[in-house]
Amino acid sequence: MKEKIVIEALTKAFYQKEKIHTAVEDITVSIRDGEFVCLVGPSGCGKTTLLRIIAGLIKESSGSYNIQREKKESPLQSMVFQEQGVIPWLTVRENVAFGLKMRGLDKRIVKERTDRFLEKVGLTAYARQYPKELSGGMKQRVSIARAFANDPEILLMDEPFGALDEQNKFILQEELLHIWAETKKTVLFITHSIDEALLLADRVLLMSAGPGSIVRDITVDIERPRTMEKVRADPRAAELFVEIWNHLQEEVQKGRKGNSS
Ligand SMILES: Nc1ncnc2c1ncn2[C@@H]1O[C@H](COP(=O)(O)OP(=O)(O)OP(=O)(O)O)[C@@H](O)[C@H]1O
Repeated sequence: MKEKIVIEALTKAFYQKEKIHTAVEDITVSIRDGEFVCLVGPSGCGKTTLLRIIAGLIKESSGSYNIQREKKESPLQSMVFQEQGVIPWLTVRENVAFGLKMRGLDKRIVKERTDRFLEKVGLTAYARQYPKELSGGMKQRVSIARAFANDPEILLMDEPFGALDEQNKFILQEELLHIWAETKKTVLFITHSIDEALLLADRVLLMSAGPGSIVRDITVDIERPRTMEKVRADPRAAELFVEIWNHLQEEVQKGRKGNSS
């Protein structure tokens, strides 16, 4: 499968008063077209920084990244955040259609795509409601529908289910897996949850304590389609859990020592 995102020697340093703080350091990795990749690492190791660089929201200090473009008319990337991803004064339908309208697409196409993704996330009946009338899980569904409806080259997700209760999280994770399997999008997804990474990912990139670099590239060789019950019962998942957990613990300890010195 061809490469979709190629990151080479990417480094980001923030300048704070007279101090320089390196958030991510020398990251080199390639992500293939259609792959679902989870970034896992200790708090503050630079996951969001890396995602924001690839989203074009902040500029790298050195190194480079490239997103392979296939369709001239599609946006390069869409991002889904943990919260505040919806526009409060627009209805559910208008939120999902927002990016498509901004691109000046034909009304018929906007309607067809908006309807399709509203249906996929189970929000057709709520299309005329405003975000304040929705639960947290429903708002995240709106963000996910909008991101996929935009038909971007890649999807960037920063702990999109981090603020949800367990029940809602499981439902949305499985919905996301269905949409991903249908659309074959390339996804880069940040999570703190090893269970979430094992349910969703083809690969887990494990980051070191800050400055963050990629210390392990782990293939999640668990059969698809996956459900939480199947993954939980899979002995391979248990092995991978322990492997990731041990590395994460090591990195957290290193980070603590680094912070106290
Ligand atoms: N705009 C900024 N200016 C200065 N420092 C920043 C800025 N953004 C992030 N940092 C610093 O860079 C480091 C990495 O932050 P980042 O948010 O990328 O980590 P993270 O791995 O996503 O953290 P978490 O898992 O807790 O969300 C942190 O030490 C943070 O304080």
